[in-house]
Amino acid sequence: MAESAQFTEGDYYQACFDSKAYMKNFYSRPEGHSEEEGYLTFVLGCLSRTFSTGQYKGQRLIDVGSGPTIHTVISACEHFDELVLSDFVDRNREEIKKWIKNEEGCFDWKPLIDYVCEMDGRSSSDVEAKLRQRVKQVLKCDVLSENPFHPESVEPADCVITSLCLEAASKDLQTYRNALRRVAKLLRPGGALVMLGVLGETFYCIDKIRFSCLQLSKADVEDVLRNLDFTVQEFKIFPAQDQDNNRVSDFEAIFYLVALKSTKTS
Ligand SMILES: C[S@@+](CC[C@H](N)C(=O)[O-])C[C@H]1O[C@@H](n2cnc3c(N)ncnc32)[C@H](O)[C@@H]1O
Repeated sequence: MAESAQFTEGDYYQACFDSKAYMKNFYSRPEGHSEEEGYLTFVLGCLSRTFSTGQYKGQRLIDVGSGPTIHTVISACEHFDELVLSDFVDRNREEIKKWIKNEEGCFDWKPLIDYVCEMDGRSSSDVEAKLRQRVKQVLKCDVLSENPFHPESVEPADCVITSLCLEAASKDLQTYRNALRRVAKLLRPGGALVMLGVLGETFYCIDKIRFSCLQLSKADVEDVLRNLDFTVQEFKIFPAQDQDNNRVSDFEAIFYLVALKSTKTS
């Protein structure tokens, strides 16, 4: 694989990541992007099933690399008092804050919230209010830095979610290992990691702007988790439905996993 000097990193994200176009293209409807049919309903369904068990709950949940999005915490928000969202790009964090304050021009998450609430058997207006009330912080985050939330520090969380971030941030497998090790440190011993990612992907696009992605296999992800002493509870794979007609990315499959941090590590 071309492990390139041109892998798109922080400065490129800060300059080129179009938050509004990203939400419009990928999150306007529960089905997601028309060229990635089925991906988003798979993800929302997995999150709904995981959190509706009631097994994963606690004081604090951290989402690492949220982008401008809140969809990963719709099902979870019922079960945690405090949600911390985060991203590298200033504009992304501003979009989330705008939505929390319900400011004019903020993105409309209602179609996705309605869809999830239908699955979860909850009222969408209650969930929307709860989400806005429970997101307590939207932090600058850099998974390539030893303390990702520097200069802030956050108490260890009961659950950490990360979606499509680590493979976008990591130019090679060693960088990915280190990033996941830092994410693991944000969890309390015994806490749950919920991770969504792509297998075999080398790029994704927002409109015409291209972003790099570390090409991962299922074995790579399992190996990194094993070395960090996680116990994988579930590992689901959703294969790309129509790879030949997908011009916005080249993923072979999406994965969704839940893994528990060892109770013996800190
Ligand atoms: C493909 S988007 C995923 C956004 C969202 N989590 C989702 O599931 O749609 C990748 C995100 O990773 C963020 N990112 C890239 N490099 C990062 C880094 N070093 N630390 C933290 N986030 C980073 C980008 O700003 C972007 O929001």
